[in-house]
Amino acid sequence: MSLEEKETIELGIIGAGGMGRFYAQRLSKAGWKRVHVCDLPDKYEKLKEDFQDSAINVLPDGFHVSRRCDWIMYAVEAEHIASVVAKYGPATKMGAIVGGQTSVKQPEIDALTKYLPPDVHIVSCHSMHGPGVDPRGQPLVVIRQRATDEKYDLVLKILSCFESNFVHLSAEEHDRITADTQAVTHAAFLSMGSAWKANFQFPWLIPHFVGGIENVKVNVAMRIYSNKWHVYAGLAIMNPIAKVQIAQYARSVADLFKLMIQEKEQEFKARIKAAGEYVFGGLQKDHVPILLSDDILDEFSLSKMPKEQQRQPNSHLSLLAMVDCWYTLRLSPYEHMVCQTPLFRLWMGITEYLFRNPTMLEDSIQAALYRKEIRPDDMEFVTCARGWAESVSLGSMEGYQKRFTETAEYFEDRYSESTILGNNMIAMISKNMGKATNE
Ligand SMILES: NC(=O)C1=CN([C@@H]2O[C@H](COP(=O)(O)OP(=O)(O)OC[C@H]3O[C@@H](n4cnc5c(N)ncnc54)[C@H](OP(=O)(O)O)[C@@H]3O)[C@@H](O)[C@H]2O)C=CC1
Ligand SMILES: O=C(O)C(=O)Cc1ccc(O)cc1
Repeated sequence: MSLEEKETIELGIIGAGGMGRFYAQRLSKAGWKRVHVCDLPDKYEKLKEDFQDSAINVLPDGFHVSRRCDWIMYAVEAEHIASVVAKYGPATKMGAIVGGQTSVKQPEIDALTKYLPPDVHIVSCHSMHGPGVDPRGQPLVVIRQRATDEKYDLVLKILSCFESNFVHLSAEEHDRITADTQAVTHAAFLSMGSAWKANFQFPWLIPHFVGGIENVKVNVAMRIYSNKWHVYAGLAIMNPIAKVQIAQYARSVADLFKLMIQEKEQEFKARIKAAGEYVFGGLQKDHVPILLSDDILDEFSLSKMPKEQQRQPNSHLSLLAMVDCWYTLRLSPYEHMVCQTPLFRLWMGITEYLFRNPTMLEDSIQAALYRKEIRPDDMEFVTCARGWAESVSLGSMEGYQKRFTETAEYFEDRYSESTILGNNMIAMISKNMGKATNE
């Protein structure tokens, strides 16, 4: 990267929320001298105040960014991408490169190709993590829709300061993979949260939700509910493939539950064994587990209960159903690790841990079939998984927001604490990333 390029090329970000600010700050810190941001015009004054001590230049709106910048990234809600690009896109500087950061790519690429002038290059991207995560070593998807080699190289140079791993995909490939890595994973955790709420529970007070991999369930669910609903709604509702997978997840949850309440042990075991064999059977002998150990998760607990009194077997219906869903759809989650988010990695980590630990898996099967005192929890989980699947399938952003916000409010007192634990957990699992094979 020549010094001259960093001094002269104008970089612009439309949408100064979590991701827009994260990008602007990183780019500016990496030495790009002309970084511009904007948000909605009525936030202009506030935004100027927020950036008064930085080298980042705040502009009044997307027209100002579009008219002057050589590289532009739209970092707005997926739901609004089409209308925002329709508005500012036609004003894009001749020969500029434009992309978006939304979590679902087909609608974004459709908007960019529809509304940008033909001389404008299109290269989109997607950092597979939230703004609070260290981007080094995390996947960064790059989509070359239409660009000369020279412009494409420039985008890679601009994005190189994140020190992420570039993953080159088409929009379609991206959406297919993220339906599995993100949308279904979120559906499982959203269902856990709403099931706890439906049962008036705080899971850190309940013995079978405490310790080891249970801490991952609780912290990740809290992390999702403390975040912005539109991020999850957008990537689930606007990605048509996500609907199929989320619906199958809910079906797997319900099917397993029906076998559980009839205590059909043989059938239940056979189904879990077949699914487990399909997903984990092909792992090499020297496969390094994603989590390394379940004990290291003990320190990430929101619970104050003493450890000895804590653990009680759980059915792990959410995990059994995930593997059943992958099997039914013949998906291979390990192949999708190239696009992993920290949450997907944690989710895969606990699923792998359960299925590769025969004693724990057997305990979970026995608990699922015969521990009647946890049936109310599993029953609510079934109902909530179905509810979330219906919400996504109906496609109403408003309906999704309502469901999400009701549960988010129930847990809100714990977010400051769970965010710290979640960050530490993600830092731990990211540190272990290089050690695991099969990726
Ligand atoms: N958060 C995450 O973990 C990740 C998010 N993403 C994706 O990145 C995108 C941004 O997410 P995130 O930053 O978290 O969301 P935010 O809600 O924090 O930021 C989006 C910003 O864009 C603004 N905006 C909306 N319309 C316009 C407009 N016409 N002109 C200028 N600004 C506008 C919004 O304003 P207002 O709030 O008033 O609507 C808001 O400030 C989303 O598509 C998301 O899916 C990708 C990776 C990770
Ligand atoms: O890790 C996850 O799945 C998250 O919840 C954070 C996140 C949200 C949206 C994205 O597009 C990428 C990452």
